[in-house]
Amino acid sequence: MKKIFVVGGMGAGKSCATQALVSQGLPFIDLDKVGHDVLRWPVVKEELSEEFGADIMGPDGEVDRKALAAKAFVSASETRKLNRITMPRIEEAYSDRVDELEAEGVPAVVVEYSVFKNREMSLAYSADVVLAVLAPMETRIERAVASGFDEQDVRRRIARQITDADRIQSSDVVFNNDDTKEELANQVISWWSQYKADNL
Ligand SMILES: CC(C)(COP(=O)(O)OP(=O)(O)OC[C@H]1O[C@@H](n2cnc3c(N)ncnc32)[C@H](O)[C@@H]1O)[C@@H](O)C(=O)NCCC(=O)NCCS
Ligand SMILES: Nc1ncnc2c1ncn2[C@@H]1O[C@H](COP(=O)(O)OP(=O)(O)OP(=O)(O)O)[C@@H](O)[C@H]1O
Repeated sequence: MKKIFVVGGMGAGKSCATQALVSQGLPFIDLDKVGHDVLRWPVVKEELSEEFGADIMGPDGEVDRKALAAKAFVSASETRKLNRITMPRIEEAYSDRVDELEAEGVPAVVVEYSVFKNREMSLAYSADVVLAVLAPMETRIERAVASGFDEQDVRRRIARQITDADRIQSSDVVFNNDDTKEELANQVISWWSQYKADNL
């Protein structure tokens, strides 16, 4: 099963690129969503509240994501603490899902991976192809803010992520999302038609 990774910084347009591939019938794994699922694991809740304080928990007994983000992105060392707790669990849940899809016999899966660092580390080692979605920094910030995030929070998260120069170096294909969403979708679908013809 081919694993097609979609990477890009916050607000770049990964979800839009992924949806274009889903529209072509591909199954997908959204690792941000997997990240939300693992926050419900009791061991993760316990470790996070030990590390960041009991006030990251909401009245419903679940992690308050806004409260955790306010603490976890203030510095690189705090983000490392977050990642040390969440990433191994995200990787475990990802592997289980990949095994299920393999068993179903699907030929390819799209994996949206926002905290991609390089191809060697973590679950990205399994990528058959890495697609990078890029957009100018201020455009990304505007889009993320328009979608509901606080500007300071967005800037902090972006500061904890790799740069577009690193993404270009670690990817096989680059899509520039500096025009309309439709134009991005067209670029992605046209790439997929060629990839499918050559590889599947
Ligand atoms: C801190 C949390 C609770 C904030 O939740 P929230 O709903 O506000 O954001 P969401 O998860 O939808 O992420 C939105 C974007 O934030 C950025 N982001 C999220 N986690 C990280 C991180 N660890 N490092 C850098 N950027 C991150 C990404 O661009 C992501 O697309 C949550 O992001 C989290 O648990 N992060 C750690 C797990 C993780 O690394 N998830 C991403 C898996 S690839
Ligand atoms: N070309 C575009 N023109 C206008 N708005 C866009 C464009 N591409 C994406 N957007 C909007 O910008 C926001 C961010 O896009 P998207 O969710 O695809 O980014 P992402 O890379 O998945 O971000 P995140 O890291 O937060 O998950 C969304 O609200 C989306 O609808």
